[in-house]
Amino acid sequence: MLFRTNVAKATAALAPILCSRASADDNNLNRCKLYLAKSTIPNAGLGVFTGVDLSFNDTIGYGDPAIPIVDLDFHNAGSASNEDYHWLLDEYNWKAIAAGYYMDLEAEKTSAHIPGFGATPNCHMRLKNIAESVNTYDTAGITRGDAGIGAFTGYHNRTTRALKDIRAGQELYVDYGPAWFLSRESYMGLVPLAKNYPVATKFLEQFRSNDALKSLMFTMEMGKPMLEFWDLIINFPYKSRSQSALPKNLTAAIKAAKEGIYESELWQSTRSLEELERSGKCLDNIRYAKSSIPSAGRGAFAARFIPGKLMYVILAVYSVGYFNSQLCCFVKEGGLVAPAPLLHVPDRGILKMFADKVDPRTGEEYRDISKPAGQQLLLNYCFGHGSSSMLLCPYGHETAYINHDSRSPNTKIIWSTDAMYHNATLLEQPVEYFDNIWSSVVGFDYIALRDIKEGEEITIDYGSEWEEAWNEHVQNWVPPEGHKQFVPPQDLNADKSSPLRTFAEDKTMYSDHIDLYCLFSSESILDGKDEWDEDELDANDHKVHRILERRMVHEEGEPEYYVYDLELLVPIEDESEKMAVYAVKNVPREAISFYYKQYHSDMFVKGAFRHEMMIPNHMFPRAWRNID
Ligand SMILES: C[S@@+](CC[C@H](N)C(=O)[O-])C[C@H]1O[C@@H](n2cnc3c(N)ncnc32)[C@H](O)[C@@H]1O
Repeated sequence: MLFRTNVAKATAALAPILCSRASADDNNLNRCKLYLAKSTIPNAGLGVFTGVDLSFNDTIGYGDPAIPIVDLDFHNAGSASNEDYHWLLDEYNWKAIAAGYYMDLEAEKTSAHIPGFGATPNCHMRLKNIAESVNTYDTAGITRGDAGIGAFTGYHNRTTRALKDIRAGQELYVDYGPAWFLSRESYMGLVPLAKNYPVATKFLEQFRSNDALKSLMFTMEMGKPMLEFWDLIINFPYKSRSQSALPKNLTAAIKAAKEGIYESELWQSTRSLEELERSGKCLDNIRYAKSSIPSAGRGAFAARFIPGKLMYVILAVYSVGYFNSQLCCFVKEGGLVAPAPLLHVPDRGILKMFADKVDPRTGEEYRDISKPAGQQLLLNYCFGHGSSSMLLCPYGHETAYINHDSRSPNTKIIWSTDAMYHNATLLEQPVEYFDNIWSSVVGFDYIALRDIKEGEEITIDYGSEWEEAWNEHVQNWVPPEGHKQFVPPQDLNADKSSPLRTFAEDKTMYSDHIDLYCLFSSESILDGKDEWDEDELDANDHKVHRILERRMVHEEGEPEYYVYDLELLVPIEDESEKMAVYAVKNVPREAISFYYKQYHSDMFVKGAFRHEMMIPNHMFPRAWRNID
């Protein structure tokens, strides 16, 4: 009797757990479409795989942010590429121009940290099957009067599309461009470039057409002599990129000889869905949108139900005498919200920024290191700890969007248990050890603290230190002068119907923060052309010096529109710093865009909030505590 009552009680206690598992399963019918798993390229670490069939031009994932990093060499008085300071992000970052929306205008020298598709997929020149678009820019409705301005990146919505039909299970590859591999030959070896594949194909064709070899190949397929022969070819001491493009083993070589290198490589770059389910990590559980938290900008939201703590229950009921019965249950951590490989920055001082001053006595420019003038925006996207110089910057898909909530967070970070992107032994090494590591070696998992419904905002607790700093920032926030009248360039760009002000009407040409640009080709300038025509829409931008005139155009049966006479600033050949003024007539509004002047975008707003997210004390390694 007692036994039965206890079982009944235990079952009642379990009911909510079992129910939540059942509903989790129901919702999980909406299954993962994108995985992080071991790359099929030998020694390439992690790779990204599609969990569903994709058609040409399908969108993959939900769009990446881009975080500008400005004048890093200047602020560190050295060169990252010469390894004057340890900057692992160089291996993963993009030139600002690739981020789009004129990020290269942000500063003298800008690069872009693009977590997600900007950092996780590998490159395969032959099998490249995805490409990223460029970012758009806006501040999710946060204005210059808001304490949140400049504390998050405005660059977002960098979407990834399929370049061809892609089968479920295939690894996704982007094109880093040949320069990336050529400059890394010393440690990456001879990675094949696009032009090496036709050479390798030709070699295989000849191989196949040679009767003796053909019969050897097809009769002895896996036989020892053939294995040794292929080994000899692959390991031939005269190395070349074309040799590297050849199949690495005999099975693949036979397949390539029969079906072509492309098909054989495609086959080798595919993992089964069962394997991805078992050993991969789902990348598309979260997607970004405007945050529900005031001043926070954008946030990450659950794209599907994510279960909380998973409980594997073993009911062991036994009795000793009359009263002893026991329920044992094994609790597993919450469901995975997202994996996040980390980029280590052993010296956080690298993110400090210093003013560029001019010595009044000598007239020479110098870097004022008496005190930092600010910190890179990237700091807000990295994790740290008060007693360490180490920063860790995640590059998972959409994880950069996860905001802070200390009262009721639904997610937390843990050190990943997956050796694929987390080498736990490195938590015992001192910070200096990381100075010589040039790839991502540690990683977090973001895991659910409770069941998370589809559409719920994902939050973690950034720590009390962060929260105190944020509250203090909000209390002391003084909005920049003129913020109420300030119209940001993206709003000016969106409004194509209002007439633009001429120089006579507005001597500031909109504001001290904004520059105007006009599409007009350099060839037209060299030809001395002074009338704008539609072909110029495909041309490059030139800075507008002044808008001289505005005229309304009436064309029969068409809506009225304005055209403008402009002065453009064009570089003088062989005089890099100097510009000439060049006049162009009849420019339509669609050819004119507004962008922030250098060092005037939102992230440069004076006093913009900067603070890293904090790694909880209990998980921060003792060996990394190098600051008192
Ligand atoms: C890792 S980013 C999170 C994504 C960011 N919201 C965005 O739009 O890109 C961290 C920054 O988000 C903002 N943020 C996060 N949680 C916040 C909160 N609870 N209140 C205000 N701002 C928050 C702060 O600017 C913080 O430095």
